[in-house]
Amino acid sequence: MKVTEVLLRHMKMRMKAPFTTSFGTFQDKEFLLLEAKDENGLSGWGESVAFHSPWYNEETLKTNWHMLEDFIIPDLLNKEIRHPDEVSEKLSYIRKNNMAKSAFEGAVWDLYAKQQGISLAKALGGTASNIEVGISIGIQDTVAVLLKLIEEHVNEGYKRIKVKIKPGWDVDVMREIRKHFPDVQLMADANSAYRLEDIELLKQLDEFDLMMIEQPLASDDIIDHATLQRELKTPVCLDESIHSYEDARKAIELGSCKIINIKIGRVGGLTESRRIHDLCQERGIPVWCGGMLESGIGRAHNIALTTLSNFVMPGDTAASSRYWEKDLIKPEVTVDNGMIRVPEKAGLGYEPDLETIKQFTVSEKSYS
Ligand SMILES: O=C(O)CCC(=O)C1=CC=C[C@@H](O)[C@@H]1C(=O)O
Ligand SMILES: [Mg+2]
Repeated sequence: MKVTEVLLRHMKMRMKAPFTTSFGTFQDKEFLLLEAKDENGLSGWGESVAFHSPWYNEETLKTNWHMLEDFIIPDLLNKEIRHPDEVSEKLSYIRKNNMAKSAFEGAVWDLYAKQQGISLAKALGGTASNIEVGISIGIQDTVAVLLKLIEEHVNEGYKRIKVKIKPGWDVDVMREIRKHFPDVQLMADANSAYRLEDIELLKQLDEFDLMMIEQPLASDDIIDHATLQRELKTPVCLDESIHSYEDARKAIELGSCKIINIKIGRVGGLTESRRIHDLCQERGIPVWCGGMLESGIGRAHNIALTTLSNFVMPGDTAASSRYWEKDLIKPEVTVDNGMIRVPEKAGLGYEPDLETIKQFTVSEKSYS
């Protein structure tokens, strides 16, 4: 196949509520959409999950635009691509910049699946027809507000609750949650807010029977996490530390975690996500799909990936309506009793809603 035109769109969408983590709060989500067209006018869609500011990792919307415009698009436009797996191979000379690579690669995967007339899930080798999902709740002003939100989401049927923690908003908060929701599948995400010296505090979390603690220590660490995992009963899950198959292999060999959160953008695309998935399956490490507050396009990619057989824990991919007044796809992603039905139509299985996309487009540029 050949991509003969690429459309890059800078999007800005307001979330229904601000999202707060250990590193800050935001409500306006700015991101890139990438549409890749082939010679027959078919379009594949990808989303860059890089945020406006470099607080989750070093990538931003602008660095992604630069990488795409100056390297990735010129490298791949009008070139023969035999299979989407070739995209990451061809881009492997570019160090990191995984979210930028992933935006292009995701669009090529969607295009490929459409050309084959099969769903993206099937193109990836996924088999599940329904996937279990959980919800991720940011840091709130008060514990009472948090408890109320948890109650709402438990009543909606979400299969697990993830809450963000940071120093000063951790052990006491988890204790309160457990008191009110003794049986809910519960986990905490620290987004690297702690250091190994906090080990005694982190050990106190063992008391709450958490499914896992996500990324407690530095975003570039796998050594201290191994030390911590040896001391904790609670499984450690790595998010920010894993950018590739090789990172995953090393973390598993060191014993740095017992679970891995796979985010497609963070690891450079669906091909690398599947390689990490397969490795984890071989090594007995369960995985789940992390969210980046995506629009429907990125959400659809997450859903397809989650159909692979070692995605045995509920992911972060909640319903469109949890984030947006109006999402960019038709139909929107809906969650029924904590489950998403995987679409069977070709490609992503959701139609990009061009009118709504236009409404939230700040600027766009075409490359051909
Ligand atoms: O609902 C989602 O899409 C997941 C939200 C979420 O937990 C995260 C989004 C973005 C950055 C992080 O704070 C984070 C995570 O670390 O998993
Ligand atoms: Mg995380």
